[in-house]
Amino acid sequence: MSPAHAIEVQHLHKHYGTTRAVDGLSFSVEAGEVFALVGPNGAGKTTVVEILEGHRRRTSGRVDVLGFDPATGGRAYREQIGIVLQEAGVDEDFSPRELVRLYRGMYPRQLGVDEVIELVGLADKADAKVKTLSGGQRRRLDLALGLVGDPELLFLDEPTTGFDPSARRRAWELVENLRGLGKTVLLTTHYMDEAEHLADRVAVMVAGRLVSIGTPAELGGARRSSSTIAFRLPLDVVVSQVPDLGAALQPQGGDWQLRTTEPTVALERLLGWARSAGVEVSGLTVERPSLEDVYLELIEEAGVSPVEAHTAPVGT
Ligand SMILES: Nc1ncnc2c1ncn2[C@@H]1O[C@H](COP(=O)(O)OP(=O)(O)OP(=O)(O)O)[C@@H](O)[C@H]1O
Repeated sequence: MSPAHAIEVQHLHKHYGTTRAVDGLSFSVEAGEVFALVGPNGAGKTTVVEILEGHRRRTSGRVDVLGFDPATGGRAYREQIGIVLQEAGVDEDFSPRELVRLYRGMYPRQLGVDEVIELVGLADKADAKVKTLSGGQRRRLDLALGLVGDPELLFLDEPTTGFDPSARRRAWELVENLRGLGKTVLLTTHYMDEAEHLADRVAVMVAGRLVSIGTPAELGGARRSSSTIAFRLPLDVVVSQVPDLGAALQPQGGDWQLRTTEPTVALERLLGWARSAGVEVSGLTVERPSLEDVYLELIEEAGVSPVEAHTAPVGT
């Protein structure tokens, strides 16, 4: 019997003294869903994930993961989940094949050693000592160790931090493969393009609370964030000649740019004016807000400056 939700969290609190690291969090994750938890440093993501993994005790609230309370689920629970930490810390004198075999012995349900090594793209390093692997190859080994027990639910903590672009793409393909296998994935990441690419839904956490949750498109749509319109005009055109496009214009030489929540209106006015005035508009582009734009807007509203967002802890 599988539970309706893979993860269900209700009114979760975790306090460290006067610090409310998690401050009344409620959300659920469907079975088979890839779910991303994002937020600035110190938002409480690790605390939530560790409570879900059964590695940290909650102060209060209800948590159900795969039908278990992680705090009391013990070994039976841990056998159902896979955990991929940022730094797993394995014995460097072993090879990936040896380590995968070793970890595999701890689980009742298992994937094949070669199958896992193949899945993470480590076949050509399977027998090399871990100390000779690159950073990206080590992360793939971490992933292999999280997968070998054939978990229903996989926790991925910043899975591509420090990866080069092609390794990132491969890691993304791997997560997509896991989705194809029907696994549930809870992912934390600081890369909004990663959340946008991989996640069915994204939860944005700031200072222990959820400030938004939804599909990447829903987060963008709900915000009415600004699109950016860019175009080129002949060098002799000055601002006073251009009609009101409903937003401030920022010309730089012949390059013009504006940000607006009503791109259609601005485009109609711009092109209508250009046609009647006989002015050539070239290099026209309209960019919708990325998840990163929406994220920065959300956390700024929640009181974190965009500069702090990636680098400094949130005050309590
Ligand atoms: N063991 C602890 N004792 C006291 N305070 C803690 C402890 N662990 C975390 N905190 C505090 O709880 C808050 C949330 O921390 P947490 O590590 O969960 O954030 P995070 O969102 O994972 O951050 P990051 O993106 O930097 O990993 C922070 O204010 C942190 O200082």
